[in-house]
Amino acid sequence: MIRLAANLSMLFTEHDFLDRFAAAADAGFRGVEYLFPYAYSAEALRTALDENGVEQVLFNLPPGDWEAGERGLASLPGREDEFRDSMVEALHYAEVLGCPRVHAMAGLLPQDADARIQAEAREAHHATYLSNLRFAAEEAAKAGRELLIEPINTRDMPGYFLCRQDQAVAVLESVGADNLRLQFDLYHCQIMEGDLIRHLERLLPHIGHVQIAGVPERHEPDIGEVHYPAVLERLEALGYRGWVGCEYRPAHGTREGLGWGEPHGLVS
Ligand SMILES: O=C(O)C(=O)[C@H](O)CO
Ligand SMILES: [Mg+2]
Repeated sequence: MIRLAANLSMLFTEHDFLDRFAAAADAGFRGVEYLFPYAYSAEALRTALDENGVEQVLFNLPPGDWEAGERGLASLPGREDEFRDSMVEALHYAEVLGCPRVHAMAGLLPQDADARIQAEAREAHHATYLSNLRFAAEEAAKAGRELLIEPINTRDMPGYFLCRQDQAVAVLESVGADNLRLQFDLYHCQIMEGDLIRHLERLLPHIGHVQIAGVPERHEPDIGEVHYPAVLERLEALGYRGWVGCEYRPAHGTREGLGWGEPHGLVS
């Protein structure tokens, strides 16, 4: 059985954030994820989870200055202390929320026309990324949590440091921590590389979480070029027992667009 989690940063935005937990539960979701919990106390979010009988399945570490365009700290040279502090804060929330996994966003490469400068920057980002992930994975392991990394497509996030699946696997293997896993977002993989079912088959041992959305508009999974029934059927046949995060922007109303999820227990 595919377990679907509602991404409350994108779904049910017709409601105030804390009311989205009830809306998700009422629509048949048993798990929720969202980008960042930090605007709320961990206790307030725990209450929202408990009152609505849903599990917290994922959230992100603090990403730096999101409003200023930052998209994560993990690979940024010179920001190591801030990254370490962000991991401590994320693990506090994970403890209170009972969340088994957190995602460390990699951050953006400097956009410089000079190829040599770009190459030097990528090298420095890579070294920082490995060092930060080694630290963060160790801290997560002490807390009994998983740490995830996610390749993100460079159309939505130009300059994002981690953007391909083979790059992510090389990082996972370099760090070598059992609890450092792949956040496999099929939307990003389709845009950057395609070949989704073969990627699923090859990457399965590394996958700690899956996310889905229609391509190219990032609407419901049944809108666009990906035939998700076949992909989800293969995912289940491969024995994946984790969560599948519904990380998409509804084309119209959230509830009206849930028909695609009815075979998996959702109610439109
Ligand atoms: O962008 C995505 O797909 C994600 O899952 C990140 O966590 C947030 O940008
Ligand atoms: Mg994602």
